[in-house]
Amino acid sequence: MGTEVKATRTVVSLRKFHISEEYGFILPEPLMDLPVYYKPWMDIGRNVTELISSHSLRLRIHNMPLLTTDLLRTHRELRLAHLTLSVMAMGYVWQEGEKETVKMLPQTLSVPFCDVSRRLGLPPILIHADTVLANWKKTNPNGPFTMENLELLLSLPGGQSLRGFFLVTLLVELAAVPGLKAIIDVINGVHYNDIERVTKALDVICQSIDSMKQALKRMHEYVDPSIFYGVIRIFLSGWKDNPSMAEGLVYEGVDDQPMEFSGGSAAQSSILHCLDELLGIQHEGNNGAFLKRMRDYMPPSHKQFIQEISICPSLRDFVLQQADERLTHAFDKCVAGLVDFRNCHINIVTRFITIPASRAKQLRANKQNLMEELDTISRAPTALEERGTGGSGIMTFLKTVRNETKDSSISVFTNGNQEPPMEEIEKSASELTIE
Ligand code: HEM
Repeated sequence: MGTEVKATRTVVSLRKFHISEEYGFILPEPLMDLPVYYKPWMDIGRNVTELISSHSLRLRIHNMPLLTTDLLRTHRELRLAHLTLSVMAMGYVWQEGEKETVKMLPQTLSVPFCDVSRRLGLPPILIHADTVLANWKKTNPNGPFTMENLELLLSLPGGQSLRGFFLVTLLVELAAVPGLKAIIDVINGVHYNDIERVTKALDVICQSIDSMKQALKRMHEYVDPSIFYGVIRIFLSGWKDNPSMAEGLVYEGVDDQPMEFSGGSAAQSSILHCLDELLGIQHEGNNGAFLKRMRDYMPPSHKQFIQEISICPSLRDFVLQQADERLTHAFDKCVAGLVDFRNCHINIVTRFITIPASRAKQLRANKQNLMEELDTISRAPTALEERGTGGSGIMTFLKTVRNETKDSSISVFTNGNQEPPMEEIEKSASELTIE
């Protein structure tokens, strides 16, 4: 069989899993509006931030008509409906902060929200696929996919920092697209025993992981840690493993029993799950269970794609069997790149959560809350000091996941960790004092 034939035949394709060649997991050109019948939703959804700050969102949702979801026909309509209903739900629950939460979501919201969620195969809570993947538009439709030319469709409190948080995450997803396409090449290359093809595809994946890391670092430029910690975070948090909503939430008119769902987290982004499965990186115990559970918060076809990668013949075994120097090097560079990405992410979490949490604790202890920035931090929910919005116990979880990534390396690759050692960062965070 000639190599040309080998190069064009594929055993797995992106299209089958509703993944775009241009945008990857990002929803291409999300709709900006729903049919006019849904104006009551859109009017509230577009003003959630203002309604929260005037403490009137709950009332508006109570007075909203109960609409049927029958007039929502297309996938993109359903995605915009899910995004709109989810920002309303987060605003409704957290409008008064962590102390005055609610036990029940009113049926004007819960019934259509559960309906739309069931049709999409998604949970009835705000997820990464809403706020990041389906929440963007280009200001100039013919312009580039850049921070300057992107806007959110719907927002939550947090102003420019919230915009930055969602859009930078969107850029990480975009940076992953070449890598995502190369995953297909790797799978096909392994299938046809084509070392050259697999090596080249791994090089592309490695570059793509590096671009994802560069995009991730832009979080520092666009997001203010005290706004993220003190204002934004609560609106992303859910009602599972969250002490301020220990009993979960009743969805009125759907079920009398409370339901529990994790909040929005980029742990629900499919790309890292794909890379882990491809590179044979295994996450054990509670961490593995948490990450697996996060797959239930992804669009079903994206979850199926991850599943498909996991049942393909093992790339790691292929690399070991071939014992080819360039191939092994390309594989290990991908693993090291992923360790780098995770280190960079841990640094971000330290700056955006660990350090502000430590400041907030000190503030409460010293009862100092005069300065505006510190005041913002001290309003942050105490229940989330040690936990991520997805509900995980943050640092132990992230470090274990990072270490498990390292374990997949074939020839212990030492150049991967170029970020400052974590212990140093954490020490400086814990030593912070309020001036
Ligand atoms: C200010 C920015 C960010 C913060 C504070 C942050 C925080 C966190 C936290 C606390 C977790 C633990 C899980 C949970 O309970 O939610 C987590 C997990 C995770 N985050 Fe982020 N995150 C940020 C940005 C991002 C971005 C842009 C990505 C890229 C897609 C990302 C990807 C992940 C992944 C994949 C996990 C699962 C753990 C892993 O696979 O390493 N995060 N994040």
